Amino acid sequence: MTKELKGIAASDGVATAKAYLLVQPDLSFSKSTIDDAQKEIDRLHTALDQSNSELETIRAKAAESLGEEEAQVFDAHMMILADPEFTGAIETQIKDDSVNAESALKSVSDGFITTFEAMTDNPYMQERAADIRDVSTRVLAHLLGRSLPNPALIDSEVIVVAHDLTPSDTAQLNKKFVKAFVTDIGGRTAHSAIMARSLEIPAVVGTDEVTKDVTNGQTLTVNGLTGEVTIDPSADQIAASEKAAKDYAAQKAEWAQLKTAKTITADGKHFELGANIGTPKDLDGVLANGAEAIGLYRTEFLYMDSSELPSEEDQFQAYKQVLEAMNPKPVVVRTMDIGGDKKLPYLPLPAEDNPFLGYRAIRISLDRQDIFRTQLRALIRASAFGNLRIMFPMIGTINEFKAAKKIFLEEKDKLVQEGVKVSDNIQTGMMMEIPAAAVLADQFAKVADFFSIGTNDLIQYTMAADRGNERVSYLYQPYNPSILRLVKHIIDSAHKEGKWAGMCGEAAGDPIMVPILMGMGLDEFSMSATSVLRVRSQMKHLSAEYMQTLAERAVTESTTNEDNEKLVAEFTAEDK
Ligand SMILES: C=C(OP(=O)(O)O)C(=O)O
Ligand SMILES: [Mg+2]
Repeated sequence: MTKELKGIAASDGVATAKAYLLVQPDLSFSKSTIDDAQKEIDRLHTALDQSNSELETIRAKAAESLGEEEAQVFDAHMMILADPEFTGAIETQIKDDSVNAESALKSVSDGFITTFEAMTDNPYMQERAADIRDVSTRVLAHLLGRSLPNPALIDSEVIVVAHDLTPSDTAQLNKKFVKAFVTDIGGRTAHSAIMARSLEIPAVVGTDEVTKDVTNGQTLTVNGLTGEVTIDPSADQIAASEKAAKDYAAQKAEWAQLKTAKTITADGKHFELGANIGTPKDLDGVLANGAEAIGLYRTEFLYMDSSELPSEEDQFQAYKQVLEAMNPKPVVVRTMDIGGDKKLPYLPLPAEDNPFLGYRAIRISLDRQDIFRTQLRALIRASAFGNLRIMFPMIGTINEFKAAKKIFLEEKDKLVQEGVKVSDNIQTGMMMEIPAAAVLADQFAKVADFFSIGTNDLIQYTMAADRGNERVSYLYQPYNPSILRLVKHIIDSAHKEGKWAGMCGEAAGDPIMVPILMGMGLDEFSMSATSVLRVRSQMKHLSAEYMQTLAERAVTESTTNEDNEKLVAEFTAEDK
């Protein structure tokens, strides 16, 4: 029966396809005493064999669609299945304790996991703990006759349906087959949504219940522009969805004509439109969409894609590739922002009640200077190959900025002493995403070379509303005058000191925010590469001078987010 759901529009585009549920099955079981140990051992071996052949298939598919490097994780899993220390311990426990295979498997793997996780100074062994957890879940599923979903096995066009997707789940989605995704939870600025936009996969998040309503193979239509999802659509609804997809494609083709144009407003003012990237692989999208800069390179994905801390050389190669491809256009590289929803398996951090308010980003870098200095050296060496700007994330105090800058200068001096060629024109700036820093922007503007406003975090911290929690998404208000006053103060403070201010949070590409930011004189707008041409087209039709009046009224007269939505509609209605 047809059912309609409404979620948060998280990535533009429209799709119709069959649902693929990426949901963990129920793997609960009870411990039981058995008489026939050999029978349990045989069951165990059948499950081990089934797991092995499944892993062989997954490995082959992953190598084909995602590359050899991504596929290698499955080799480690197959090695565990073949390790007599692991399988032998399970057999012994079945025999000695007369227990069923499920409980012997669980107790043996828990034992290994606890031992390996305790080796806090050995990241390699800690990672093995994660592998054992994965493998034992797979074997357990086979023992219980359940099947685990696996994104690598998708080989026909589908719409992925999940409770939530982590950034690493999203990275595994193969754009060729995954036409869209829909989740129960999440927000527009969660990192999986940001990645969906750079992969150009339409997405609707925060539907609350999609995993309960949909079964595998049911047809879905997904509209990532409006947040609408239809389960089992009628023929008319499918036709309407196909028309919406066609209209969107036509709209994109029109925007594409602006690819080589500069971003000039109706009254002749130029704004710089940059793109946000997560890895050098995103460069294709940046170039295809005619971005004038990279306003945010989120380097934490380099750490997340690796199975250990990336070496100085590996980082150098990645940064050099991006700088060379963009040269002479500027590239703002942000130092590692791990924490919050971005985790590293080989750098286990203690569980925190409030990870977004916890040990993350510059707080880790200043504490783990070994990691920070390696990254800075790689960046400074790469500076000889393009127009590098370094940015520190999550700066809350002047002392944090000064400490980070001091370490940067020390590493730069060392490299110069070593005779390494480096640029002598590297700007060092900061993310403006913590309200305490935004309020003191006038003071920060004396020490930082530039600001880039991170609205994704600035809004969540100012409104006290988790950016990934759909239940409080009504409070996630980019146009609330409180946010706009902070944004204006940041821009004005930068300008007073002769510095520039950009924005790399998702609001920079928001069609309602763009006119206000133009009026405030924001210098650089950085967004998902796929939004660049839409914003260039929008700016072409607006007068920057007229938008100054809009911006002024938005911070002085309006009292709510909705007031400002109306105000923007008024000011942009006549293409002023
Ligand atoms: C751009 C930002 O950084 P991230 O989304 O990576 O937290 C932000 O907070 O706005
Ligand atoms: Mg942030």
